[in-house]
Amino acid sequence: MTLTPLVYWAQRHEEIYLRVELTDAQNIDVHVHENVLHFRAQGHGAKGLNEYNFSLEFFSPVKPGVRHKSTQRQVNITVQKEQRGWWERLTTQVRKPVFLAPDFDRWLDESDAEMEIREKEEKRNRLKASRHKEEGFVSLKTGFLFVYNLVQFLGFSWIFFNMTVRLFMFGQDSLYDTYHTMSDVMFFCQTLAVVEVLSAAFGIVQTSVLPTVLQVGGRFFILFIIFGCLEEMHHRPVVFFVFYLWSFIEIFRYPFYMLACFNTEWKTLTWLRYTIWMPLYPLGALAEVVAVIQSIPIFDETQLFSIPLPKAIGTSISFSYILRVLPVFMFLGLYSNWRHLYKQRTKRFRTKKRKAN
Ligand SMILES: CCCCCCCCCCCCC[C@@H](O)CC(=O)SCCNC(=O)CCNC(=O)[C@H](O)C(C)(C)COP(=O)(O)OP(=O)(O)OC[C@H]1O[C@@H](n2cnc3c(N)ncnc32)[C@H](O)[C@@H]1OP(=O)(O)O
Repeated sequence: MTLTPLVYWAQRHEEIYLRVELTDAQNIDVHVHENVLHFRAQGHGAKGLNEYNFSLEFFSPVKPGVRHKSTQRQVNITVQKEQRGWWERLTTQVRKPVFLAPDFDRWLDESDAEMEIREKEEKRNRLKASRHKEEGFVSLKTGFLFVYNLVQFLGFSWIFFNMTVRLFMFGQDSLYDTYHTMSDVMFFCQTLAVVEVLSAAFGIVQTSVLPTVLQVGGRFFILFIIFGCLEEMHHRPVVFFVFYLWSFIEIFRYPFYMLACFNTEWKTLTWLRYTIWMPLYPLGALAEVVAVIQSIPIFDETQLFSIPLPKAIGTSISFSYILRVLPVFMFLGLYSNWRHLYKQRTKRFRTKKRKAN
């Protein structure tokens, strides 16, 4: 005797869905031949564990390929219509076979199905538009960061190579006119470095804000207040050491970022970016502290930025008091940024090692 499983059906404009009520179905054979679907499988149906089968002659032509997927409870079959359209019934027979019923879980009438298509299309369009927007933002951000890093690289390279050449050409004499020959470009590059603070603050680059603020703020103070405001500092060799140490790291750091913009790296450059700060950072901080200490008598003498006190007291608070305690904060800043850079280095090389394994 032929056993027929319960079959539920629903349609869309482009496909037919059949749900065959068979648990633990095995040896499933489903195919379409001359527009008739043939199904055969073993499983638990209304008559217990048995072999079940059925055939359905479709109302309109369908494509021969059939997809099916069985779960523990049922077998789901999807058949593609040959032509897009809405069928008035599933089979050629006017009288519906007894084992066939509408699948109300998936059932839609024609207008609902059209609405579903429209919604899907709208969703797809929205997704496409947001992806375009995102891509636009990413490429704008990448372009902006690339140009920023390139400009900084060119600026700091100009400073570094000029200072090196001048050192070879003029020897010790070159130490005394660094400010006059390099300060314009240094002011430009350091002012531009505000971009780094803003990028960190607005999440354009994934880095913490505090180390960047300490780094940029510290250099601003030295460049604009100590060197920029005191002519007496301009001819001091300390300017040479500060500028040389600042630019040394940047000729590796910025090209490293330029490559990072395109998710590329050059191993040697990565190693240099995350290693040479180790001697340069304390040396740079030391040179900055020397500059601060050297400026103290000048501020005392000129009373620049001093805060006048009421006439009755008759004196003023010299700016040099701030400078006397500043080295303590500079060493604290150095310690904090050292830890940050050390963490960045460990993270970078640890991930690299993991990737290599
Ligand atoms: C008025 C205030 C007074 C304050 C007084 C306190 C003063 C404190 C002073 C402290 C002493 C300072 C001494 C110092 O000035 C002396 C010197 O500089 S000597 C020279 C040696 N110096 C250095 O080596 C420091 C160089 N600077 C830096 O490394 C950074 O400025 C720093 C913020 C310290 C660290 O950088 P960051 O946190 O960004 O680390 P990463 O490089 O690892 O970057 C993290 C990820 O972000 C991506 N990124 C970052 N920037 C960019 C960019 N411009 N373009 C593209 N991508 C960028 C980077 O690729 C990393 O991404 P991923 O991890 O995915 O690879």
